[in-house]
Amino acid sequence: MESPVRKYLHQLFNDTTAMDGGDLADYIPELAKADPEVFSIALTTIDGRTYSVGDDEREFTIQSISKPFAYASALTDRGLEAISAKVGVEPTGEAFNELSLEKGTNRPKNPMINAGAITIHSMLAEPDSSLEDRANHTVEFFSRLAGRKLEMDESVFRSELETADRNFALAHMLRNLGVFEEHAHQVVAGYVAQCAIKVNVRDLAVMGATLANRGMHPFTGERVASRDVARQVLAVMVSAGMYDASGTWFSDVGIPAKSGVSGGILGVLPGQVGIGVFSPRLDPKGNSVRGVNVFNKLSQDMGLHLLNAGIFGSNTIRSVSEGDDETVMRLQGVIQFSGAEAILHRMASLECDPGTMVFDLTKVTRLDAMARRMFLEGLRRLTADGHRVELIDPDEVLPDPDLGGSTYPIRRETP
Ligand SMILES: NC(=O)CC[C@H](N)C(=O)O
Repeated sequence: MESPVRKYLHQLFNDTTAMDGGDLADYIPELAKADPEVFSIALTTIDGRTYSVGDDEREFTIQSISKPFAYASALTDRGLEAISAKVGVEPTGEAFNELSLEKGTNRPKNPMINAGAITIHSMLAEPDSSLEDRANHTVEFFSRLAGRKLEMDESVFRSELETADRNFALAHMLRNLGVFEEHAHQVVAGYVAQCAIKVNVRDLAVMGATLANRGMHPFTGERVASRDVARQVLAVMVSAGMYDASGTWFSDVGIPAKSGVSGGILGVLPGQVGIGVFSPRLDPKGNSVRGVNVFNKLSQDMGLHLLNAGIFGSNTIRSVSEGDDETVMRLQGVIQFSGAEAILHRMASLECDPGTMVFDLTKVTRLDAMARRMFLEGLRRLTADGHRVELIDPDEVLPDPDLGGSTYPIRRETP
């Protein structure tokens, strides 16, 4: 059977291929030599399955899509506090190569613009690292995210370095303002090397899936970044990943994303998928024309907008049967705050003479920490009111249900 996902991606690919608007980036001479027709799409689930179409083995330089991953690396090595002291998390509404600094502190406004990314690069690896150390550290971290050994494109690196006047200017200003102390040329050279790491569209999807999977690699199983780091990176992708088009992007597409001037776009849908698209012709904001179209369509057709949140409230109660001897409440699904609130509300409405109250968790997938606290509090109150509380929990989604004072609900085997 042809996978419906692959079939859908083929359809999307065919519908988008006709779009030939936009221009190649030419401020880096080597990028102007790219084949404008190349086009590829890849999607990796957090279970580690990749679907791809088009020229999915074709490598291109990662460019600005390196920024969220370098941010993840710096956060991992130095911690959020040290990084936040140097680089903020506010969108700029300005182009990626502006010197957008926060008034008062002089912090670059976020790590997705060049000023922020150059500063982040200065904080990679150990303090006082050499240019080579920082560059190697970056390739190594990106390779762990991709699950394969990545390399740098020497000719794009040299081509950009020769024409990197604007990035040198930014770095000198940043150093002059005391944002970092490292040698400005060395930091820019390292940053340009970071941007010249080669990936294909499948790598992007896999790297994205690692962030979607809260930092755990979907096939190597390695924890590459912590949950907190993955969340922080995605938060900044939401507010600043698509430069000055970030607001429109989030309202239309609703997928945390990052684009680069070589024509790639990375998208990450937390808990679901990583997506990579590559097509080199860019719109005036510097985002791939076909890439933007693919993401718009994917979001609409597959309902991937982050704010298409599921309903987490009363549907956590599957059924309630009130008998003469006992009341059974069957719960289901993933229970979070609003689901637990609905359960407590229903418990309160069951006020009756002390009797047996059975809670069947057989169909519950997970209770998060808040829901667990609330649910246990509800059970504690029922017990205090003189009810006999029983729990059916074959998969132990509620381990150690201590109601305080070493009181536990009575375990009942699955009926
Ligand atoms: N938007 C981008 O992809 C920019 C990256 C590029 N290396 C630069 O600094 O100009």
